[in-house]
Amino acid sequence: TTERAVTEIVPVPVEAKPDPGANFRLTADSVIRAEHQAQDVAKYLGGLLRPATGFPLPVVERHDKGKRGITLDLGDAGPRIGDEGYRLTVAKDGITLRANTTAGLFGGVQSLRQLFPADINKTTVQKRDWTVSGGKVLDYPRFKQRGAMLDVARHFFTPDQVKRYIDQIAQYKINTLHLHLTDDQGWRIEIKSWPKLAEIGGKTAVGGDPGGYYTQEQYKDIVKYAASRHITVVPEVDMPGHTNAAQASYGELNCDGKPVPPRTDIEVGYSSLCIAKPITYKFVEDVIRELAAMTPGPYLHIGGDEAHATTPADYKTFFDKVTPMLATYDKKMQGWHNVVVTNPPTSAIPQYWDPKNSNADVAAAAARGNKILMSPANKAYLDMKYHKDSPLGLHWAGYVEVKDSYNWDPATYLQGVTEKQLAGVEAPLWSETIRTSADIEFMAFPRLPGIAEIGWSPAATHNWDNYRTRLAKQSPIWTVQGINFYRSPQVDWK
Ligand SMILES: CC1=[NH+][C@H]2[C@@H](O1)O[C@H](CO)[C@@H](O)[C@@H]2O
Repeated sequence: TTERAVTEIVPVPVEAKPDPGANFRLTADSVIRAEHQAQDVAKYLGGLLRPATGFPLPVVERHDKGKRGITLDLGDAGPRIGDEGYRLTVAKDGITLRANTTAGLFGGVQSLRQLFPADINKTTVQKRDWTVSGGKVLDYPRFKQRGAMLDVARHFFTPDQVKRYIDQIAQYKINTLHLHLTDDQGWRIEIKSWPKLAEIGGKTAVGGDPGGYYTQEQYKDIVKYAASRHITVVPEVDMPGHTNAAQASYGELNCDGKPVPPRTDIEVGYSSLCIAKPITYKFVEDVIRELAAMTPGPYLHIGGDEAHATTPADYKTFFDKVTPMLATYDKKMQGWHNVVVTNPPTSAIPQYWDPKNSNADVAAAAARGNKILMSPANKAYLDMKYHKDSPLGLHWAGYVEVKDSYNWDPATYLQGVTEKQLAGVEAPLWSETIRTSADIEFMAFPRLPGIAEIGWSPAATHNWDNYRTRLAKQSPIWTVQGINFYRSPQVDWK
């Protein structure tokens, strides 16, 4: 038998029919067959399979009917498949993956790689059989937006650490990476018209840990890498609160004209841009203009959370001036759900984070046509401790074990917000207590795959007993990949 059958893929597919009699053996003379537009996915697939097999796995033209192997077909996958779905057939005489887009092919490759033994993830040649589980899969996502957020402000993570996380979340068909670039404790993105933001605002981190920031070149490289994994970056500059790093960098951004001291503690809600000063809006527009210019994705996230040091009237004044700036630079707005009081355009996506499951303002925004992105802290926050003795994380929203994080439905979580009014789901990882890739992995695995399944798989498939068995079978992959996952007692790990 094989390690994982087509019915055991995470996220679980819409339709999967195993056929053990149809297992496929990849061999030294297997090829990857792809038409021109699918070459990038074919090369990516080859890159995944060559190290552990040692097979050449040449990428050949579509019409080259010669040798057996893996065929990637683009187009004619049918309307059900949409623009992210795929059809996968593993048979004795070959593997065929068909999708309407390269994003669909890429998602199908993530499913296919789970049908290989976990050893396929090794980086040195393994002398063994490479048998792929036989069967048929038809699959497509429930929600359009399936995200992971990384807070690079409280603690800074290098481009390589971000790319490692990108590769890990791509395995579970996550298609959005929200980078929380600025906060009280750090400004992490170079803005050429305001150089001290990164130079001074990027100096430190929570607890006095080393700071850092992305040059515009490094940021563009991260965006490009994410795009190669079919992941869109949504950058966040959090305003008008959570702005101490900016206000420590430029005195003129403070109402009294004096820079504030840098902050390395983890308090929230004490900072606010100076709403009355015109220079505040020059600053905001310069930041939005430069960020928009290096962000190909359609959204910029403007924050808007915990503006306790901004009066409600000033909060509205701020957004009245700033929201139109996004449209000026051809971007749509994302913001923490607090922004709904400013009546943003219906193209704006409020991100729900409060652990309460009723919020009339958010339901009203949904009724006006805003699509809500669901990140309730007591379900989707990956920085919540698993239990009271967890070494990392916070617990203001409670303790969130693997089952808590899986057992909820975004379509029924918030009163007055139904499935059609959702943009999707996102799992934020705030980094007050997170410093290394191992820390990221301990909090994100195994909960991130659960959020990814909630975002991708049909609601009807949602079942903890079934999921926990499939989750257990993912762990050999994580072990080979060196992912430092939390061995929750709720799962019988393999
Ligand atoms: C949207 C939001 N604002 C707060 C809140 O979530 O909790 C996070 C920690 O869980 C914290 O880091 C963040 O600044």
